[in-house]
Amino acid sequence: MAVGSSKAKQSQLSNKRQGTAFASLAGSGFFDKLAARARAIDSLLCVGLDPHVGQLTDKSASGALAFCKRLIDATADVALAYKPNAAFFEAFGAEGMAALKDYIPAEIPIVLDAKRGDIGTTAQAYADAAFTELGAESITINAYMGTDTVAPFIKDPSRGVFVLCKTSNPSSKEVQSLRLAGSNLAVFEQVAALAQGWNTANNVGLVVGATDADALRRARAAAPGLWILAPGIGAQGGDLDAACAAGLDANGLGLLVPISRGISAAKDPAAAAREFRDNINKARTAAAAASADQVCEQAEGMAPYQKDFIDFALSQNVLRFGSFTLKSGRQSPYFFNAGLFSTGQALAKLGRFYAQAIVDAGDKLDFTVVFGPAYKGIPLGAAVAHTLYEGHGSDVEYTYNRKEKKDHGEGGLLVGADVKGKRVLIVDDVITAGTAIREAMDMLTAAGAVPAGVVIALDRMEKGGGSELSAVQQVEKEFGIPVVSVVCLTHIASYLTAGQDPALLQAITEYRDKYGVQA
Ligand SMILES: O=c1ccn([C@@H]2O[C@H](COP(=O)(O)O)[C@@H](O)[C@H]2O)c(=O)[nH]1
Repeated sequence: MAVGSSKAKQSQLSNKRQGTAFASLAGSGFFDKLAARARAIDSLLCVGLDPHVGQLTDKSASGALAFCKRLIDATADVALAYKPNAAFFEAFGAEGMAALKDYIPAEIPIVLDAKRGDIGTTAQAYADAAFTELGAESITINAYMGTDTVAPFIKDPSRGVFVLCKTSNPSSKEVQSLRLAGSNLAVFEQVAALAQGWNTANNVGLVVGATDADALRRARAAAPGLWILAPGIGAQGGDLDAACAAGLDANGLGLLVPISRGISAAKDPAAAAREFRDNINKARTAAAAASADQVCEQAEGMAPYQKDFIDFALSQNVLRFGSFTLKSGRQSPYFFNAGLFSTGQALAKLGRFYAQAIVDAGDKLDFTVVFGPAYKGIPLGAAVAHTLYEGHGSDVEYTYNRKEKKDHGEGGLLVGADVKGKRVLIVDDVITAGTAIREAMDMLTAAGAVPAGVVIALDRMEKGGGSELSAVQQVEKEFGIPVVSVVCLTHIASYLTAGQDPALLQAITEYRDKYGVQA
């Protein structure tokens, strides 16, 4: 049974919303609309539209529609989005949703909670039904059948897709939290990482229950750039403060908090929605303050050798402050050129800084061979191996590569220790696009080595290559190995704070705000 009007009228109505909301999205997609409204009304509250039969006085399709309309009237000023759950509408006949959708003001994004998923051809029919027939702007899907079943939903960059990752129900851990073989990662983290990869058109988000803050934190780490729909606050008892601290993105956004019964069953739904909106905002403020404190602690806790390294890099002109145009076109307030270390003393010191960073990393770096990729890595690798022996009594092997293959004498690209079957640490200066590290990985794996990690001088901690991840994070994710740096941008900012240069610190802060990644 249809809620509201005839099919012909409904399709006119759904076009009406498309003609308003979607036209205003020209050149941008669902998540742009979501972020813009979140900023405009300062709210991350998503009001769930779940007409439970038990809550309806008129237990019919029109009763369900009237119930939702009352909720919309009461909450439209504080609702970042509405989330009708398909189940409650399908219970009265599939067409009910279109009438509801038309009632929601066009500027308010809608998440159709349908959790669809099937083999590709059927998934395409589901996508057509939701996006074309119903005109939904975004949908929740079940991606546990794999990439080919997700593809039909993410074809249209203007529609948002929330991928079920770690659901809020108690039994979700039975499958979703299982560890992958030979890895510390859980199944849901693999889904989060896949979803981050599917997000090439900024149209993919995740569903992670607010009932499991640890899972939220881990999903956020695996997918730093995705919006997360986090159900479970209110009737399911999720902890709002913990969920915000764990799930917000680096900009204090990225978390959409849906609440259904907590609002609809309240005596005064308008007041309840306002209170939830305010409590979410308080939790956002607290989370931002806590993360600022954490950064300060990290910075204040900078080891003496890290401060010495920055002093030393400045003294050698390797680290400079000013205005520099990077290869990426970014205007950076600082520049680091390790090629300017050029004396025996500098090399000896560098060896000590790198070796200290390696020792500090402890069990994280487990290797028996140091590899210095040509060219800048060659002296660095040799200096590190030398210092590990002289300064720390650890006699590791070392090797490096030549860029051209020799056709006489010792063949092959690698020179030095045989790396076959051994755990190898790559030593380099900085990772910009990650190309040198990828080449090194190819060479090492072709030679039968096991890459064990990378150590570099500076981690710039900025987004790269069209990704929300830094080059360092991309290498860590792509190869599943740790990258350790002597210092990172946080240390440089901390060094500047201590040095009291407010203008420079401000420039670095602005640069980080614009291009920085989450630590
Ligand atoms: O993991 C999930 C995924 C979806 N949901 C849906 O969200 C709402 C929650 O309702 P409340 O009344 O706020 O508890 C409901 O539509 C669920 O189907 C979820 O709870 N958990």
